[in-house]
Amino acid sequence: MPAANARALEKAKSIPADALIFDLEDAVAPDAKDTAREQAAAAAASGEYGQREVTIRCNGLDTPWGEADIAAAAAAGPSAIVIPKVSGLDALGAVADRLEAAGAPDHTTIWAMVETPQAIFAARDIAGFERVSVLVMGTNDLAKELRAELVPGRAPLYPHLATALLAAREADKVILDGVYNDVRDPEGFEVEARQGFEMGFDGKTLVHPDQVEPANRIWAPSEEQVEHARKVIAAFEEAEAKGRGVVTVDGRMIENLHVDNARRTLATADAIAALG
Ligand SMILES: CC(C)(COP(=O)(O)OP(=O)(O)OC[C@H]1O[C@@H](n2cnc3c(N)ncnc32)[C@H](O)[C@@H]1OP(=O)(O)O)[C@@H](O)C(=O)NCCC(=O)NCCSC(=O)C[C@H](O)C(=O)O
Ligand SMILES: [Mg+2]
Repeated sequence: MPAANARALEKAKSIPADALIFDLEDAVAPDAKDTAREQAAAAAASGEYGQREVTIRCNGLDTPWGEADIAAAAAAGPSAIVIPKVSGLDALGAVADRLEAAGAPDHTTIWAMVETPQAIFAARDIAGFERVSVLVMGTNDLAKELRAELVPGRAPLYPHLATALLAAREADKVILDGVYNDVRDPEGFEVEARQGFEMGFDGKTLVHPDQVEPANRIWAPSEEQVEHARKVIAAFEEAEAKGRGVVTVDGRMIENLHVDNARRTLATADAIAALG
């Protein structure tokens, strides 16, 4: 949400999102950058956002605002600072140096936006950078850079989404899908969010409160999925006790890798339940 928008910062305290990004970059006009920085830092330091992870998206270090943004964000100590248009290791090193120099707490990680051709080619380096905890797809900028169209199904972006996913999984990092711009098109949002879920993204970045409920629903395991996961684990454990490594549940083959998936489903459901 634009950090210049005090109403949105207030409203975020009651939005059931897992994480919040207070934006200082593209959603904030040049004249409002200073106000946005002050409001974002105050909000991040306020402790008023409950269990939501609070992050601040800073302007790049190649802009007139980047240095001041990172210094203010580091002092506020959010969960992460989000860095737009990351090009590779040099850019991340420069940000990490500033965070250290400003005395940012260790818990403040970097969320790296993957939204340029350079970032796609450097995806493995970016995902492997120690302080990076999350990759965030910037599909608007990526489409702009590629001169691609943002079309239903996202065929022009699909290979690049998949490349970034591979890099995130190799490095065991979280990766979030890009935003859906048409805030008055719930059906289109649902289709795109489901595509991101099926591809393996860990979540989706959102631009409007109305997008939160469908995203939470799509990423949360359903009751049937939780029930099935329990069944898979129980059946496999029973089979293992009899010295077997494979079993069928509802006619489908189950091996230990499926049990890993089932355990992840239960862990996700437990984590959601713990949010209350
Ligand atoms: C897209 C919007 C400009 C639409 O605004 P608006 O028409 O005013 O929305 P509504 O009237 O439907 O709003 C209803 C209420 O919800 C609040 N609201 C709206 N959006 C947000 C939000 N993002 N966070 C919190 N609260 C929000 C309104 O204040 C209304 O509240 P109330 O007064 O109680 O009725 C607007 O939604 C918006 O600005 N969205 C975020 C834009 C943004 O942050 N852009 C940057 C991120 S996108 C990105 O990063 C792209 C990436 O880099 C890439 O390259 O792809
Ligand atoms: Mg962008």
